Amino acid sequence: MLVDAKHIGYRYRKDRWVLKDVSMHVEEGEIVGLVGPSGYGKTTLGRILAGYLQPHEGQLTFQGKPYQQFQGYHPIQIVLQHPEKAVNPRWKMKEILTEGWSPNQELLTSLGIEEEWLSRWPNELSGGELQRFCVARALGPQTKLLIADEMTTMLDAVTQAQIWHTVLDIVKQRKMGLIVISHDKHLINRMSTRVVDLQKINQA
Ligand SMILES: Nc1ncnc2c1ncn2[C@@H]1O[C@H](COP(=O)(O)OP(=O)(O)OP(=O)(O)O)[C@@H](O)[C@H]1O
Repeated sequence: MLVDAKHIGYRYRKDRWVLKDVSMHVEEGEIVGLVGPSGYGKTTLGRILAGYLQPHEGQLTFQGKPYQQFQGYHPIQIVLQHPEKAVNPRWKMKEILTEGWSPNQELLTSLGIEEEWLSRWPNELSGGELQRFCVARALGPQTKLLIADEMTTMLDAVTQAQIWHTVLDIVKQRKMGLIVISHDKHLINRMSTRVVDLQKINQA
């Protein structure tokens, strides 16, 4: 078992639970679609599973061990909808790309990242170009679980297809886990080996 979350509860405000008694797991090689209406806590759960938010209730294990402060490269990576919020605007793209590991040329080519973009600042790239960097950055060899939270929602169809093609190839090759958070039913049905509907399992 890659990740096992049991009886998770989370609230941003004292008087209102956003997640209550939510349990879900991801096995190696599984592609789990995480769906539910807006506001049901998909992004919040994604951030908890990634280890970026601490739940108020429940337990989380990664490969059978309780979540602890992960040292060094984080084995669970999350890619969000808005890449411009996920990069340091004061760093050039080469620095951003190599923050956690050094992606090889094969990966850059597969994601359509052009050499010339590496010397630019983030605000000199389009959303689609920037998102390719965020995806490359998240696919280090030590990544065991990737959480794609509306990862390609803002992008054109060609860019979406190119990014998903690369991601799915790597996920399958390495038998990684993948969580796809999306409102796009077509995408979810096409990719997922299993679907978790937060509307059904969230008791908040
Ligand atoms: N930082 C925050 N502070 C306070 N409330 C928040 C915060 N982030 C999210 N919420 C609230 O928590 C609830 C769940 O939000 P979340 O973004 O996890 O849902 P979601 O299912 O991902 O929604 P969407 O499909 O619209 O992205 C919402 O009611 C939202 O307003």
